[in-house]
Amino acid sequence: MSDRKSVFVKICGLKTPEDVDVAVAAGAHAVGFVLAPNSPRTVTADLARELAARVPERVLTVGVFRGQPLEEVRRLTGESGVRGVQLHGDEGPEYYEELRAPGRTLLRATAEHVARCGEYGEDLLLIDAPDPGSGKPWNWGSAQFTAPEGRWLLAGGLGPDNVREAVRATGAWGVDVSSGVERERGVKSPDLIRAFIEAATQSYDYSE
Ligand SMILES: O=C(O)c1ccccc1NCC(=O)[C@H](O)[C@H](O)COP(=O)(O)O
Repeated sequence: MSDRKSVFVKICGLKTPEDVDVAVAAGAHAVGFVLAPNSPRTVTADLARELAARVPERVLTVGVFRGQPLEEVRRLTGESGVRGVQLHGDEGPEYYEELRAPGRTLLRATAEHVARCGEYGEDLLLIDAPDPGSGKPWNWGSAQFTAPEGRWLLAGGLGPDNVREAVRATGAWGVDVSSGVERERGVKSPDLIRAFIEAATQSYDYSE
């Protein structure tokens, strides 16, 4: 039996103070702000800074990037004040090395389903669908998927109704969600955020 009390839960794509407050109050371990362009969830560095400032120290704030130049990621990370950097591009280990800084958590998102934790120097691995933030699930339940050892987050098409089953099936250390807690694309639902966190954190039942 695992000695974990709960899975790590990250709520991604937050854009309003109300949604940040709901996620934090409901027990999220991390909140994500999309600093990649051209998404219905994209926020400016100024807005991300405002949102991140509401978040207590115990909750990790994460900037989400996709295929952006290193200087842009550095600048937006600095301007927004987020403590975590999540990369969805095809950056190599050198890129992670360049971004490493004291107190910063690096997350590597990949749709490669044979990935190993820490392979690129990241602190957390995120195994996601090929189209991040689309709400489309991938076949995490199939025999072809072998879960990595260590701290990794499962993402892609999760929601309050399937997160518990997904964690049990994969043994994921944590989960990440965006579309599954929205009432329409890019617009979060406080009720779904609460329901997701409740379901995710009940994924391990010690009486079994
Ligand atoms: O959310 C976006 O629009 C986005 C844009 C560019 C890079 C990443 C993006 N999202 C990443 C996430 O929200 C999560 O890491 C994850 O993919 C959740 O996806 P889902 O719950 O399936 O929407």
